[in-house]
Amino acid sequence: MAVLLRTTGLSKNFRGLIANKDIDFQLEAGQVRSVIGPNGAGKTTFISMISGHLAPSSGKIYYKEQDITGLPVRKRARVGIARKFQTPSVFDNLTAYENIELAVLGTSTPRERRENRVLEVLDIVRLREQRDTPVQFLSHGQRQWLEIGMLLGIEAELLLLDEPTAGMTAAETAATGDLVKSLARDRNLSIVIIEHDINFIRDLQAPITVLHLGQVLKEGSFEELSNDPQVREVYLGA
Ligand SMILES: Nc1ncnc2c1ncn2[C@@H]1O[C@H](COP(=O)(O)OP(=O)(O)OP(=O)(O)O)[C@@H](O)[C@H]1O
Repeated sequence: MAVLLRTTGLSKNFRGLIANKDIDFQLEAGQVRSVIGPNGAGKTTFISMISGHLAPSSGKIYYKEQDITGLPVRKRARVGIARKFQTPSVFDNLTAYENIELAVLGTSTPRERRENRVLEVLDIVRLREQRDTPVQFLSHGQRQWLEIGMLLGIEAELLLLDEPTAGMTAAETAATGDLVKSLARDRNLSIVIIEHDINFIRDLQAPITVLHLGQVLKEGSFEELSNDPQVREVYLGA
């Protein structure tokens, strides 16, 4: 499989504090990767450098083997990298349809195909029934899915999701796991997902990168890592 995203020696210091140190990371097209680690491990910092919201202190970021280290956020979105923050940034007084339509309007989708594309995205994120519902009346989980839909609407290929299941019910969390898996499997999208919910991570069955003190402590499957003494010590509290 083709390597989509690669970082080499990625580091970030905040006035002497080492938030990320020498992170070598690689993700293939159609792959999901969970990034876990204790509070302050550097997960958000890492994602922020990939999305372009933070400039690295040193190191490189390659997307489809192009050096994008210095590319601003907007241009990264144009090459296919999009990020979902913890708080959904959807438009409350617009309907689910109108929100997705706004995302699709920013792409080169021809006018006559726009409606179909919006409906397709609403289907993918399971919000077709809510198409005419103003977003303020959607549940917390539905708002999160709508924002994932916005990323699909702008034709993102690499989705960076920061704690997408925070505040969700158990049923919403399970549905989010199914959605993430299907986006990778059926649409060849690549997804980096930061999560604290260890049951969600287990059920996702994706390779995991464990960050600790800004560095990659280990990478592996849930089964491998949950039996790893170092990981258990720093993260699982065993
Ligand atoms: N803008 C900033 N200025 C100064 N220090 C920062 C900044 N952003 C993050 N840090 C520090 O960098 C370290 C890594 O933070 P980061 O938010 O990346 O960790 P995290 O793993 O995402 O944590 P959490 O799970 O709590 O969200 C922390 O010590 C944090 O206090």
